[in-house]
Amino acid sequence: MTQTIAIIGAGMAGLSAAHALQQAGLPVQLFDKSRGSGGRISSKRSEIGALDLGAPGFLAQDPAFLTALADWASAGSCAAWTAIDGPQPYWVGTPRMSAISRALLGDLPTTFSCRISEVFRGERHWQLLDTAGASHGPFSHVIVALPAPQAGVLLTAAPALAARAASVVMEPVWAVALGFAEAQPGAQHSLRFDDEILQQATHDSAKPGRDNRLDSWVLHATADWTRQHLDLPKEAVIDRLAHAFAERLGRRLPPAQFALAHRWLYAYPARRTDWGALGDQQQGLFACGDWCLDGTVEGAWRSGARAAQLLLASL
Ligand SMILES: Cc1cc2nc3c(=O)[nH]c(=O)nc-3n(C[C@H](O)[C@H](O)[C@H](O)COP(=O)(O)OP(=O)(O)OC[C@H]3O[C@@H](n4cnc5c(N)ncnc54)[C@H](O)[C@@H]3O)c2cc1C
Ligand SMILES: NC(=O)C1=CN([C@@H]2O[C@H](COP(=O)(O)OP(=O)(O)OC[C@H]3O[C@@H](n4cnc5c(N)ncnc54)[C@H](OP(=O)(O)O)[C@@H]3O)[C@@H](O)[C@H]2O)CC=C1
Repeated sequence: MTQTIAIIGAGMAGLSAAHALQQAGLPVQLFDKSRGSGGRISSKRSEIGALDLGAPGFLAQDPAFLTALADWASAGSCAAWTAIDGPQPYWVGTPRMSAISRALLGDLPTTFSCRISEVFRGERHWQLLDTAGASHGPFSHVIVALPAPQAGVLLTAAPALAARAASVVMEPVWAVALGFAEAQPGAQHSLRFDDEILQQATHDSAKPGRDNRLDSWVLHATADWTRQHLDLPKEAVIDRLAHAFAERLGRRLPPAQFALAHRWLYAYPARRTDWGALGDQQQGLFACGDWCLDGTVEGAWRSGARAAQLLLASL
């Protein structure tokens, strides 16, 4: 019998799986360690407005994902950022990236601020334990939708799945948000660099639907530089990236009125895979996430949908 299905992680992959299972009429319960949904497409609330410190936007080509995007766009939760040139539209959440996750979340039952530390199977059902010592369950199935290194430790009941997750290397990225009193003249809205320190700079406050108090930019360091500076104090990271940004623009920047740094230990997988999602169908334990495909927002959504498909096929 199918009881409630536990989904650990309310990022794009977990939400996509939850949505697909709910559509199929199955009860789900999501858990996430943070205060809201989105994971790497969440947005940081700050005194100058919401800031997209993770994925600044994304491309889409999968027909099913494009259909979902069209629905979210008609509900006002995302839009193509038309100021960005390219052969395909560049999608962003509106009025912030996390709005896409909110659109997917809908009324799905979710327990936030709950970090799951153990997933174990009794005679017939699954139970979860969280870091506060509370137990959750029983569940008929569990989907683990976390970055690979965090997923691995929750997959020990299925050693083959745990080994796959453990084989994935995920790259770290330092992100820095800067807020200026005035717009930076002449800078394009999205800049990519072939550089040792800076990977990209995005004009966050210029995205559609933003209402930030300052002209804000989000800078992403390269994975190599981040790895070498993982424990640098945040103030020093801000200084180094702001300085690199000014150098790449070829001019002195006015003093930032606002700055914050955020470290992503697991920003994206070093290599793409074609796993789709992983499943131990007999036990009812599944894993999904961007690392099961190409390390993108679209890949995470497709991986979650694939995990739901594997689970449904096992019933
Ligand atoms: C700096 C940066 C730049 C990026 N740029 C792009 C880009 O340009 N284009 C693109 O397509 N993609 C980009 N990405 C990648 C994209 O954001 C991810 O591929 C996608 O969002 C991953 O979704 P996910 O659901 O697999 O994982 P996540 O979003 O990481 O979701 C996992 C969720 O699990 C929760 N969690 C973790 N551990 C636990 C636990 N023990 N218990 C409960 N909850 C837990 C987390 O809070 C999180 O909400 C970027 C990412 C970063 C960080
Ligand atoms: N992969 C990594 O290396 C890594 C992942 N992390 C996960 O990434 C996100 C973001 O982390 P953060 O520390 O910014 O989490 P928050 O809890 O601050 O924000 C997440 C969403 O929660 C909502 N939110 C924000 N502030 C509040 C609040 N005061 N009260 C209620 N809700 C809040 C907000 O969602 P909405 O915009 O309202 O929809 C945020 O988007 C997170 O999943 C981490 O677990 C972190 C570090 C490294």
